[in-house]
Amino acid sequence: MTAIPQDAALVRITDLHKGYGAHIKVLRGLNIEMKPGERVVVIGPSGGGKSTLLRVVMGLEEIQQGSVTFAGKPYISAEGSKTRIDTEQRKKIGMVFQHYTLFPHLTVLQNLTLAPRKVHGVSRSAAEDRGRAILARFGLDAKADAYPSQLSGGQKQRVAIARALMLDPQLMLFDEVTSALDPELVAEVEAVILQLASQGMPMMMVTHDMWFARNVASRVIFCAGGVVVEDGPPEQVLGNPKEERTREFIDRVFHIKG
Ligand SMILES: Nc1ncnc2c1ncn2[C@@H]1O[C@H](COP(=O)(O)OP(=O)(O)OP(=O)(O)O)[C@@H](O)[C@H]1O
Repeated sequence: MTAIPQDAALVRITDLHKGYGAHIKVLRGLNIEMKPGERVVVIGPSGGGKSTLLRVVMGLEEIQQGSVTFAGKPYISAEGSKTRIDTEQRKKIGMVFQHYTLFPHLTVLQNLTLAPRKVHGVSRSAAEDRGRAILARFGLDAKADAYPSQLSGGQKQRVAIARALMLDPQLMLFDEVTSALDPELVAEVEAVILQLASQGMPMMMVTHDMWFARNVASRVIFCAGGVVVEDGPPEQVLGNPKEERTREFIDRVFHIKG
């Protein structure tokens, strides 16, 4: 991993405007600066653009205005009607989605080693060694030769996280990765993310699980109306844990128009 000076921004989002088509405006001049080592949880009303924000940072979306730098270098910018994305920068970012995106016809180990081998030219044995090491860290060593259909939802999501780590990302993006899971499977996925957090992995995530947000975040950003409305440590933005499910909190999170 290339060292980034502690005072430099890992991600700097400036005046980001993003919509879909001519009429749907989602992000309307959003600014965020994320430092290395920060763990940012983005919360806000449904439809407010949280997933869109993560997808922009992953370089998956066109933007209409603004720019994103990564590790101090230009990464994404709107130039006229075009969006310029530095695909080398994008390779340093890993993303896990709500619905696991594993290839069903490949084993767990093959899912992990595909991109390192085909995109980065890593040898099969080096990729497999790394894959097995990451699987072991996540308690999945026995599943290396299983197919996705033979795994539980929680195991699939842990494999998806393991796969994203294969490329040694400098930032991980998690978009509601536990939302599609049965409640009893949520903890094992959250435990893996907490493990990464404890090892200093910078992350930006969207979650509706306020207990998890409080435990994983170093910073919580509340977005509504396409801009940042509140930004601070979890206890400041989420309030006192005993009071978080008060009417006021629920109104803020779910009833502000996005
Ligand atoms: N591909 C798309 N085409 C058109 N509209 C879209 C597209 N993706 C998202 N939208 C719209 O953009 C808005 C923001 O969606 P987004 O998924 O980013 O919100 P969110 O804050 O993550 O919501 P939730 O908390 O419900 O997941 C919504 O109105 C959504 O319908």
